[in-house]
Amino acid sequence: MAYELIASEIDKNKTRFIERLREAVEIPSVSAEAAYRNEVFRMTDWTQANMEKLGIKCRQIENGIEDRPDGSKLRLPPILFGHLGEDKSKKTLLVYGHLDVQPADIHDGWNTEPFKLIEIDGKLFGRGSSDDKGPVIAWLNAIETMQALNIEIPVNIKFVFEGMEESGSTGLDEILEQHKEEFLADVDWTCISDNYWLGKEKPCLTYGLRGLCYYAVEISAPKQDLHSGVYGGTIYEPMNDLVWILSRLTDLKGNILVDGINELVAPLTEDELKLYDQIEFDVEAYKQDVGVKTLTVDDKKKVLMNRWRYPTLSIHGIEGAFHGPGAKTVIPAKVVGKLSIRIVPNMEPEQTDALVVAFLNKLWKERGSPNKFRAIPFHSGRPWVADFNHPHYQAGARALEKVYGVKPDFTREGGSIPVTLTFQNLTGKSVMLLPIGACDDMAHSQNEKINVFNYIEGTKALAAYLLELAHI
Ligand SMILES: NCC(=O)N[C@@H](Cc1c[nH]cn1)C(=O)O
Ligand SMILES: [Zn+2]
Ligand SMILES: [Zn+2]
Repeated sequence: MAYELIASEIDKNKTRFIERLREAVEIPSVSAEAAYRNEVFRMTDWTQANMEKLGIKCRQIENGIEDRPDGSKLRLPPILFGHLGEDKSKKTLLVYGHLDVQPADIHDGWNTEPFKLIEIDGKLFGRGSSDDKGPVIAWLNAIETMQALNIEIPVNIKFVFEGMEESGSTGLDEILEQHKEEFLADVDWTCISDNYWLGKEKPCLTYGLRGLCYYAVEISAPKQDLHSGVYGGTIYEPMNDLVWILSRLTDLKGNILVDGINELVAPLTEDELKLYDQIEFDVEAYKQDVGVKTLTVDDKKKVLMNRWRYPTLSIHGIEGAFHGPGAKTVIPAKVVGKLSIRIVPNMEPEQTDALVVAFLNKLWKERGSPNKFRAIPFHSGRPWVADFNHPHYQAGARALEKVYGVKPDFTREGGSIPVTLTFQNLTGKSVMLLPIGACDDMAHSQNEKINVFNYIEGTKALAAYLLELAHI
C-alpha cells in the first residue's frame, strides 16, 4: 500500500522533479577542467541546500589541494556528508553518488547544448543527466515523497557525495578512512546508483566493477611548434614517436600487448561461466546502439566477459596535437598521449603501473629517438566484486520487481567507481549498485540523456528499496 501511494505521488510530481534535474544539469560541474572547478563547488552547495530542505544534516569536509599534472595547484571540492535520522532502533543505509561530470562541448558533436536539460521524445538530454546527477537527485525525490506522505523511512540514511569521481576520486579514500569510526561505523549497507542497465527494458543489480589505471605518455623536443615544410625532415618529431608507441600497446582486436598484464587476470571458472547463461543481453541491439557492424567478439558471453572480467586498454586523446578542422601544417613540439587500462581481479594498480611503465620504457628504447620521454601513471582505482546472494541484493531485487514487474538481472559493469571497494572494506558490509539509467544513456559521450521513464521509475525504485530494507 505504502509503495502504491509513493508511486502515484512521484507521478504527480514528475514535472517538478524534472525541473530539479534541470537546475543541476545547468551547473557545469566538470571536475577535470580547472576553468570549471568553481562549478563543482557550486554544485556541492546546491546539493547541500536541497538536502537541508529535507532535514538532512549536512557538512562539507575539506579535501585539500590537488597537484595538477601540469605542476599547478587547485583546491579540491569538499566531500559532502549527510545524515537523515538517528534512530538507534533502525539500521543505517549509506548512499554514495557524485556531483561532478565529464567534460562536454557542443562542438564535440552534441545535438543540443550539453549544460541545458532538453527534453525530446521522452529523453532528457544533458551532461550528467544519467551520470550521475539524475540518480543523485532521484534519491532526494524519493525521500521528499515519503516525507510528504508521512510514510516512515525505515532506516537512517547517511550520504557521501563527492565532486572528483570523474577524475579519480582524489582524496576521498583518505577522508573516509579518517571518518571511519565516527561516520561509517554504524553503516549496515551501502547503495550506489551510478551505472546503467544492461539493456533498455529490464532493470539490474550490479555486483562487480572494473578498476582503472590511467597514464600519460609525454614526448617533447623543439622549443615550440614548427612549420612542417620548413623544418620537416630535420627534426625527430614527437608526434610520430608517440603514435608509433601507442600503436604497439594493443593488436587489432584490442588484446593488450603490454608484457605480463594478461597473466595477472583471475582464471575463468566453470561456475562463473554459467552465470552468463542467465543474463538477457542482445548483441545485435548493442551493435546498433553504438553504431558498429562488427565487434571484436560476437558471442554474447564473450562480449559480456570482455566488458566485465577482462582488462582493456583504451587510448583517449593526445594533448598538444592539432585537432581542429582544416589542415594546419605544424610539427607539434610537445604531445601527451592519454590512455587507461580497465583492470580486473586479480590485478593490483601498483603491479599494473610497474608493468605498463616498464613496457613503455622498453618501447622507447627500441624507438631510439633522441626526444624527451616520460611515462606517467595518473590515478587508479581497484576492481570490485561482491556477493550477490546477500539478503541486501534480495531486498534490492524485490524492490525492482515491484516497480518494473520483472526480476532484475545480476550484472557486472565495465566502468569504474573507485570508492566502491573502499566502502566495502571500511564498513565490512554489503555494497550494491542499483542503476536506474538505460544502456544507451551515452554517459561520457555526446548527447548523454536519461529517459523520463527511467528517471521517474528510478525514483520509485529507490523508494521501494528503502521500504524493502525494513525486511532484511
Ligand atoms: N559512472 C562511473 C564512471 O563513469 N566512472 C569513471 C571513473 C573515472 C576514473 N577516472 C576517470 N573517470 C569511469 O570512467 O569509469
Ligand atoms: Zn558516474
Ligand atoms: Zn562517469
